[in-house]
Amino acid sequence: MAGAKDYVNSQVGRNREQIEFHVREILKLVGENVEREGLLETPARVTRMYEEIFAGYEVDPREVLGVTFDEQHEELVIVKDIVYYSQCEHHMAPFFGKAHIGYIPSGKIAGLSKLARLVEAVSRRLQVQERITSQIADILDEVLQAHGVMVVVEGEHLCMCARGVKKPGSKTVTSAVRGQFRQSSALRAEFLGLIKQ
Ligand SMILES: Nc1nc2c(ncn2[C@@H]2O[C@H](COP(=O)(O)OP(=O)(O)OP(=O)(O)O)[C@@H](O)[C@H]2O)c(=O)[nH]1
Ligand SMILES: [Zn+2]
Repeated sequence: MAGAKDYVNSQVGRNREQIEFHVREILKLVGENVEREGLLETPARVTRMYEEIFAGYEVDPREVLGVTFDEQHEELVIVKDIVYYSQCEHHMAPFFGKAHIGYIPSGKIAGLSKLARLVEAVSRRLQVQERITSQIADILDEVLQAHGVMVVVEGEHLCMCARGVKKPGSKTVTSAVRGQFRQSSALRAEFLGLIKQ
């Protein structure tokens, strides 16, 4: 059984007692018996889960790209199929999928893992898919001063599958382009071709 020691020094960890209290209250309000065995640990489990799925609040996404390298590779760099999990800010329901990032460096390259860390930092919080997409593009553009950035994010939203309009399998695709990608349809086509391979 997990205890307070499992928490890191996060907003959720610091507020764990209050979060557990409110989860327990919600369970009561939806008609559950919070004393039954299966639910005894649920408020603590939910709180620990929140610490993971809201871990992005602990990170400044710009700082994730703090380490860069000087390199004269002024050609397309792509990291694709970066899996992300996020929470829709309208329903607090999960949405998840893959992010594909491409950029053309202008003398500064990012460590490849830092691109995945950037995706984690912006997705592990309450979000909409459009904002995840544009935040990744804007932060890369700003920190790397790249010649161009293109980001495509694919997502499946449980708020559209499990409830509401109930359309499981529907996919949302969002894109953001900055710099040279705005001007060049050939560059956009190259990026799209490479992420489909
Ligand atoms: N644009 C956008 N919309 C989202 C995202 N995640 C969820 N939504 C939508 O947010 C909208 C919220 O609409 P509301 O009418 O306020 O809420 P609702 O009555 O629960 O809507 P329904 O889902 O249609 O039942 C819904 O259309 C969701 O599909 C997202 O990442 N981007
Ligand atoms: Zn939703």
